[in-house]
Amino acid sequence: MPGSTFGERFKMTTFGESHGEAIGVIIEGVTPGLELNEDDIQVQMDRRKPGQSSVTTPRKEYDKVRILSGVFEGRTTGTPLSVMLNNTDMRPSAYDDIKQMYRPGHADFSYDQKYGIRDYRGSGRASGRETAARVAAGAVARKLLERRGVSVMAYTTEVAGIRCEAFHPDAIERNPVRACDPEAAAKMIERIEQLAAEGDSCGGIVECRISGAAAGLGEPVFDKLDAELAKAMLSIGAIKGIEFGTGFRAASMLGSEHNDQMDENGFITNHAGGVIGGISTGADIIFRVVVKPTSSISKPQRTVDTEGNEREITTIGRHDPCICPRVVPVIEAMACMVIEDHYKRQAALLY
Ligand SMILES: Cc1cc2nc3c(=O)[nH]c(=O)nc-3n(C[C@H](O)[C@H](O)[C@H](O)COP(=O)(O)O)c2cc1C
Ligand SMILES: C=C(O[C@@H]1CC(C(=O)O)=C[C@@H](OP(=O)(O)O)[C@H]1O)C(=O)O
Repeated sequence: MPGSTFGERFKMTTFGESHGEAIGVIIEGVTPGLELNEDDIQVQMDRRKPGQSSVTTPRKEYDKVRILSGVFEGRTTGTPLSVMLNNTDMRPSAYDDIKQMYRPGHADFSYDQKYGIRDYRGSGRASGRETAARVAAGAVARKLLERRGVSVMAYTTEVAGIRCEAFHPDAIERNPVRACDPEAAAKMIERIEQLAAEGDSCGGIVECRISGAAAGLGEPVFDKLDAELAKAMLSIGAIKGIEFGTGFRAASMLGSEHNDQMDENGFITNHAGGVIGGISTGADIIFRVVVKPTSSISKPQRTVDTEGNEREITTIGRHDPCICPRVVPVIEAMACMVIEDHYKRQAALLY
């Protein structure tokens, strides 16, 4: 079918640096005819943007959405859709004193090794700021998924060893850590504030639940759905691991316990987390990711400078004392894009 976008994959790439002029995204494979305006994307940007609470970086970015292409008279055209977000609150001088030093845990040393040149202004491309552009693309994928009856929801389940004991979906967007248990959220906030005052940071766990996805999504054997979700999640800065369903607990379970048995209503349990053999089963797809503690901290640490001399470093500036709250919308965005992409691949397979 020449000229048709039928079967085209949902793809995106981002551009921009934390202290450059702007960041943005180019998305390909957007189904034509979808009603889309800047507000549809802005809603998701507003969930991720910095400077909204005591547990996030105070940097104030509004992440105002500008659609540059791919939408005509309020509908997507099927051509590359691009979104730009201007940076407005840059403060590169915060990095002047440490521009010749490598921050432990951040990408300064490894970027220098790879490129031999580094935008030292706030980690450049390795900055969490890059994820704003992903959220814009995720908002488009989410709209396409809504038409398919798929919903994607992530939430914090653990911060600094404090775990959620209850699950209250309505509380998630109302507490600044986006925890699913408001009682645990209060303790998490107190702990993050305390650590930030001490010049330290902490990590945690974020869970994601995809509901309503059809059975049959996933491309074995190399592009299994769980493998694709894992790659998408691990491509987000600070995400260090992922488990599906019962995850690592499977190691101590018996086959008779872990197998998801079936009856006439479908699966009785969901230990697999909704994916078996790399293909969705129709059950909720559930995974958890580990978020590492923010690397830029103001406690003195040992490092070296670009000449290899031993130095002591303290990172001043505006940093997230815990990345969990702001990574929640990013995880949802990446999950939306993977699922939408696999719907398109499944359609191409059956065509
Ligand atoms: C939403 C978001 C916000 C982040 N905020 C910060 C921050 O304020 N300071 C910092 O040092 N790292 C922050 N990071 C983490 C860095 O991007 C990440 O640690 C860095 O790229 C290197 O880690 P990696 O090895 O996991 O990629 C953030 C990441 C995300 C996704
Ligand atoms: C600006 C954002 O987060 C930034 C992510 C980040 C990092 O090192 O990842 C460092 C901080 O920014 P700066 O470059 O000013 O030091 C955060 O504020 C954002 O997410 O929009």
